Amino acid sequence: MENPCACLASIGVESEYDRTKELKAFDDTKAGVRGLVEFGVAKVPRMFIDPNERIIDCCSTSSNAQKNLMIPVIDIEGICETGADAFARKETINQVKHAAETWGFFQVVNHGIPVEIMDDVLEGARWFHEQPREERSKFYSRDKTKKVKYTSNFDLYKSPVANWRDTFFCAIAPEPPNPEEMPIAFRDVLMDYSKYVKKLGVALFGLLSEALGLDHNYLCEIGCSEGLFILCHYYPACPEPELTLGTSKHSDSNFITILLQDQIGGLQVLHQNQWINVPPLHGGLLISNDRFKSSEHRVLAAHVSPRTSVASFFNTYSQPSAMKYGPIKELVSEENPPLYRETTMQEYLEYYNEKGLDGTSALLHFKQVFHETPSEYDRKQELKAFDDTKAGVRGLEEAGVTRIPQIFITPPDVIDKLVNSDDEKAFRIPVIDLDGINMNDGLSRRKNVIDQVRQAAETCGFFQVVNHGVPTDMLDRMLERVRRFSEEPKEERSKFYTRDLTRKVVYNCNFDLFQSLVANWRDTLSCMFAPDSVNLEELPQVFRFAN
Ligand SMILES: O=C(O)CCC(=O)C(=O)O
Ligand SMILES: [Fe+2]
Repeated sequence: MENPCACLASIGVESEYDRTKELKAFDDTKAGVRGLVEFGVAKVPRMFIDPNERIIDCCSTSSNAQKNLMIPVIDIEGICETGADAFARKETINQVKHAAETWGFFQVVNHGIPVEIMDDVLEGARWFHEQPREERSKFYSRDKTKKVKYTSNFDLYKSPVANWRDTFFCAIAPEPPNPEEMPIAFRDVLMDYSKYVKKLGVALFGLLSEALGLDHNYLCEIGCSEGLFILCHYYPACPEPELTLGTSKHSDSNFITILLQDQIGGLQVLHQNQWINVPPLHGGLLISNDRFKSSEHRVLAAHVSPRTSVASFFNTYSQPSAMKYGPIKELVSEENPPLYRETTMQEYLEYYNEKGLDGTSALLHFKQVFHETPSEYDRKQELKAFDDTKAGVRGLEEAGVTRIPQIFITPPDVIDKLVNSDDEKAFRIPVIDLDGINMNDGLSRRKNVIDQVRQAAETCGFFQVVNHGVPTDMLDRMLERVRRFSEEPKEERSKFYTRDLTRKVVYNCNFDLFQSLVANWRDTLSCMFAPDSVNLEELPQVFRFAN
């Protein structure tokens, strides 16, 4: 067998790096990340490295905050049995409500699944991934119709960075796979475990329904517990765990997940903008119109020993259905307007899978763009009407608008993220002095500047230059002219307003007005100067003369 690592040899040689080729070579091994480890890779291949993720920073979760913040643990012993004590039940439902509203993630104990069954399924999952590669690769597939399969990174070709993780997938409900499709040594224990998980899932949906103030059976009746698929993840020990993740930041695609993890640890939940470790136990999460959180979480790459987890996803998955899911009608009101639009499970999952785990929430895509009268709002029409004014955002200002039109409103999640970002503290944009780089005797100076540029480009991707040779008064004049143009009467500006990109001088508002999710509060004049420069007379008057 050819060493799979050989296919990944170009790593590090910047100009020769071909990501698609590397992904393909890796996928073709059909042996997963475990295969790389079996061959003794000492360095994490480039496809697994996320230059933007500050993993090391985030790993230092033993801060004060970590000590005070603990994932809620809820004891549900006997709560779901008939004849359970009504008071204790109410108490538990309150705990579930609080945990789901504040964390979206909680652990349950005394849930009725025998510990031996949990141990057996973890051991079975580990056995699957650790059997000889010839055996496990028989199951390797990306075929969406397969109920039983083994893959590494379901989103390998979609996501910006691959995870240090392999997965065995089994769709259990509504229709279980044929027993002969399953690995013999694992099949009984998996089916056994899934029966318990189903029962627990139904019980949790009951508690969650009541916690939302709905009838006990509500969530099950709308089909939330119909589909069940189980993912057995395996996180091989990683030689450089500070460079990659076991699972990228994401929120799950389904209604609730019951997660069983071994004792290695590494799972973290994003809570109040901090990564909080989830100590090994069991947990679940739920999506529901933001009333209950769908927490973002991730898994650090395992370092010394491999980690195994078994995630059971409840959804309506297998049969494409026209049934629409959206904010629960009983829970929306004038004060509590729907935050998401309706969608089918199929549309939602297609979007989720197509996007891959890229660090953003798939829910954003379904956020209701217009909160006030969603049924009457016609975004396309509003965009068109705005574009037809040919006066840009400045035109709105001139007309004295006091409320921002809906097309400019960013979904609250995005704004929150930007405001809460702590990146400013960590980064300072480098300032590079270009003085003297072209002098004949300036070789070492030049080399020094090149080093600074390289470092800035590698770490920040953004830098400022000073002593660059463009006179300061020219910069000032340029800014002043742009302002003058923008403040010309509407009739003057609109002569240049166009979306015809073959023109050399283009003035418009939002080049991507009809494509982007949200319009920006900005107008732009762009001029083409190379390879063929624009003619003077094509330029707006204010730019034609130097003085
Ligand atoms: O392995 C884990 O602990 C988490 C896996 C996970 O987040 C997922 O499958 O969605
Ligand atoms: Fe997850």
